[in-house]
Amino acid sequence: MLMLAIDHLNFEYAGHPYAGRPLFRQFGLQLEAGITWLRGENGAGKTTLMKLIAGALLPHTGTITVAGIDSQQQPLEYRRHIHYCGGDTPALPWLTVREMFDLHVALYPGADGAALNAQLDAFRLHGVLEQPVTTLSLGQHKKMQLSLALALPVAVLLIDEPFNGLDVAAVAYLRTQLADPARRARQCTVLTSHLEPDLPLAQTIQL
Ligand SMILES: Nc1ncnc2c1ncn2[C@@H]1O[C@H](COP(=O)(O)OP(=O)(O)OP(=O)(O)O)[C@@H](O)[C@H]1O
Repeated sequence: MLMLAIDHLNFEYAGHPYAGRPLFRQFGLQLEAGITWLRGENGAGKTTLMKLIAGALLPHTGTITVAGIDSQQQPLEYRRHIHYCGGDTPALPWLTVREMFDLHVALYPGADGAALNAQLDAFRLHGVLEQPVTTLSLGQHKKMQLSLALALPVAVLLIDEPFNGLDVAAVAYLRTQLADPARRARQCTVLTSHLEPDLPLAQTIQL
């Protein structure tokens, strides 16, 4: 089943014509359930494409739909079906980890506190729940983001460099979670990585 469709996407950052051409010109992509590896050299546009799909950046022209919902015509409904796990500072940096989790469970229909708790256990995050998110170490921050990413019931999950900054145990756990056949059947997971991910891939996209 088609889960994500991009048609005739045009995008460039204001004032940044890339050698006279936009970063994305008449770009198209169709993704089904399973894992997609988005690859390309530094600066190729991987993070930009993820942010466009996430609704964090707006296409100049073109359409992006998830489960048939258009990102620009139904922006709020669209965002409920998608989650972007990137390296940015959180929008509300004063929140504690627990408040960040509560906020996301409230935002996403069908989000399950028990599923999130299971991720917290697996990533051993209970000790940092009352800390402001800005006080977390790099790896703890990544684990907080991944707990949300793995627990939220979204159709499309976008993860920028999923394995960066994680300890060995967390890498092994994340690999099992992403490779889970039930997840691959119900979710379209797009991840960037400079190294070939040791995961069952449905598709590889080269930018
Ligand atoms: N906010 C911005 N304003 C202007 N240019 C930007 C902005 N963000 C990114 N760019 C430029 O857009 C291009 C694509 O950046 P992007 O971060 O999407 O690349 P990437 O493929 O994710 O790279 P990397 O592998 O280094 O993470 C780069 O040339 C970058 O300099």
